[in-house]
Amino acid sequence: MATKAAAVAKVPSFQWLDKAETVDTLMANTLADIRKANKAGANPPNAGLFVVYDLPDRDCAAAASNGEYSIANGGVANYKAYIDAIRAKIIAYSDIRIILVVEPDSLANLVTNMNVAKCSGAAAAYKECTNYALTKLNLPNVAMYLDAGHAGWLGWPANIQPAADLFSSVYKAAGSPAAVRGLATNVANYNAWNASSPPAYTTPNPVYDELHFVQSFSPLLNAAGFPAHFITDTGRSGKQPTGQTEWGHWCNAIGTGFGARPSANTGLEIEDAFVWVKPGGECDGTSNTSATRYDYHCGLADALQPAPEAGQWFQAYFVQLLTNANPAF
Ligand SMILES: O=[N+]([O-])c1ccc(O[C@@H]2O[C@H](CO)[C@@H](O[C@@H]3O[C@H](CO)[C@@H](O[C@@H]4O[C@H](CO)[C@@H](O)[C@H](O)[C@H]4O)[C@H](O)[C@H]3O)[C@H](O)[C@H]2O)cc1
Ligand SMILES: [Mg+2]
Repeated sequence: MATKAAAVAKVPSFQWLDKAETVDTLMANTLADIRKANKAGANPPNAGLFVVYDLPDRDCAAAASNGEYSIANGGVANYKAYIDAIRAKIIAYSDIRIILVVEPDSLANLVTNMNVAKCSGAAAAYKECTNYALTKLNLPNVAMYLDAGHAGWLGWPANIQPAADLFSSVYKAAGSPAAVRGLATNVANYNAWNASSPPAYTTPNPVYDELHFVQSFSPLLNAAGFPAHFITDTGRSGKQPTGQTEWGHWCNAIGTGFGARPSANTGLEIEDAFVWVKPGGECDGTSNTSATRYDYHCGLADALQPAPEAGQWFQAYFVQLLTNANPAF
């Protein structure tokens, strides 16, 4: 198991800039390491993989991943300073290709959760901050993918057109930035790329995996002026069906495994790559009911427990993913 675990460490996954302080630590250190490796002849050259994830009133429909900034307390200005810091790093490392996933869950929540007060209250700030990110990070060595939830979220017939409308309007409002390559799907979720048959919990959604999602989503986005390509998180999709009792149970789902390794060989022109965005083994949220950020989804029967705070290392979950890995390590 130890050698298998070590093998997992060699699989590239995204680093989450989930606090402003990570720009001068995690991001700076990684970019310095990449430059050193590339100067030493790494071929192909290494690239930087980061998640921009610090919106004020973050994770508005849940509790587990609430962030450091609040709209009521200068959060929009703080967020812009965070983006400025990321921009400066990217310019300082203009020799390195950088892939960014922008703000998991945020716009998806504006499609389906405007009935949640915290989400409707955050909508204007989310759009202002996202516009700032897309315009300021529109740099020649960057490819950005806006987070677009997953098949079980925006893929429902009732959601997919409103989603296409929102994402296209955000893209065009930012001036259709050249660095915005498209959308990231299934981030921190568990859906198959190409399920052999629809898992029971996906019924009656005809869009039951990420392949159906991107193929349904693409023409709607093109028609609305957003020629999006896609990347899909396969970091936790290796075991299908998962142990989820309901599709919407997103927290530390049992019965999951590491999935398809990152690759640009997807077999579909609009699908740029399979990627590991959520690092398997990093927790989705605490199961401690007395914690400030406790979310009931992390206490459900199909959520592995006990679980630490979101983003913390969750060893038992890592072992579950490794045991169920497909392809196996
Ligand atoms: O039978 N029907 O015909 C029918 C029609 C429509 C139905 O309604 C749909 O039901 C879906 C659930 O099946 C809902 O999808 C869930 O929405 C949640 C947010 O509200 C997401 O949670 C986020 O997940 C992120 C990680 O992915 C976390 O990082 C984040 O913290 C966390 O908040 C879940 O993934 C996602 O699965 C849809 O909104 C809803 O519109 C349902 C049935
Ligand atoms: Mg989350």
